Amino acid sequence: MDFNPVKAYAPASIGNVSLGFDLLGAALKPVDGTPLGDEVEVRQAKQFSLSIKGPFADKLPGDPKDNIVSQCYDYFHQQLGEESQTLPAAAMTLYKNLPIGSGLGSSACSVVAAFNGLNAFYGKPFTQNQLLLMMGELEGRISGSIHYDNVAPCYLGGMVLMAEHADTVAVNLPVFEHWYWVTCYSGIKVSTAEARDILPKHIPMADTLAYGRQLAVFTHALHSGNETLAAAMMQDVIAEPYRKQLLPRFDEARDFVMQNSGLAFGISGSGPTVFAVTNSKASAEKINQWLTQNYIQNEQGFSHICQLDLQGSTATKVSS
Ligand SMILES: Nc1ncnc2c1ncn2[C@@H]1O[C@H](COP(=O)(O)OP(=O)(O)OP(=O)(O)O)[C@@H](O)[C@H]1O
Ligand SMILES: N[C@@H](CCO)C(=O)O
Repeated sequence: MDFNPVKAYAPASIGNVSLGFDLLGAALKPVDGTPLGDEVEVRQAKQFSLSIKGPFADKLPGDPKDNIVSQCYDYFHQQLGEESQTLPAAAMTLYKNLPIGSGLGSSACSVVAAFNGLNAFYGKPFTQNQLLLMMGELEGRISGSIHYDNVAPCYLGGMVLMAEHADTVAVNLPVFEHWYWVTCYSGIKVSTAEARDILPKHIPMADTLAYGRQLAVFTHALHSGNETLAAAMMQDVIAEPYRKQLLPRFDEARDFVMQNSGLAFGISGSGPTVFAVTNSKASAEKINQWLTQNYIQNEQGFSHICQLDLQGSTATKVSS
């Protein structure tokens, strides 16, 4: 039996979105149409192989076995159990378009594109929820703990709240589609595992109460369409106070954003990428220009005016 080749795309995402440490994430799409995400191609083959291409291919481990995409392939077949014996192997190609350790959910992009591509290639043996659990497991192997706030929005699209309940790993929230999310990667690398290590193991009572209030009120504000209330809740009391010391010019960037019609400003995932939210195109352009000139530190950095990617990961058949 022949299996059609498939190409999957998975978009960059903002983990935490400031107010929802490990529990909230959002998928991104630059307004100028630039693809900001990884792609994985899956083709029938006699035996498994992985080739790695794209601008950030040379920043990944030299041996493809150490690439998270190879581990996704092994895990996918393990989860298939005996059925795996009846299926052909696959040759996979990863197009690594996102920088590593950027805070844009780079490893999550590879994981989501790999699983979504494999599932489409093999005729969808797994449900959306089963795939999400598998994605969380593999993302956890890299970052040191299972958290879904990159893989879930990357796979499902839009703004996603983690439920982590039985057959509901994550739920989509309503969004303000007219919001702009200016997203700037400074070009330096911050390891997610290290950025988690610097956080305290216990959170003071006052911050715990603030975290719960903000997440609940933000969710209510999205459902009731109250933009001002939603934006007012976008404060990070858990990670930003500890992580911002890793990010040169962070406070200066926040001041500029908030003085130029910004609704919110924060760290994307574990950084160094930052994001600014605004509902004005003119403000988005001004902020984008400032961040490009002042927050980027080397030639690897970039800044994009984005909106939310409501589609999430796609998998389409390609010609053989
Ligand atoms: N396909 C892959 N994409 C990204 N990282 C990979 C991949 N395969 C293996 N790795 C390794 O996984 C680790 C990823 O580290 P880390 O979690 O800090 O980065 P990240 O996922 O890019 O972070 P972020 O979520 O902040 O974008 C690196 O050591 C990297 O070499
Ligand atoms: N929620 C995770 C996202 C990592 O990209 C963290 O902040 O550590």
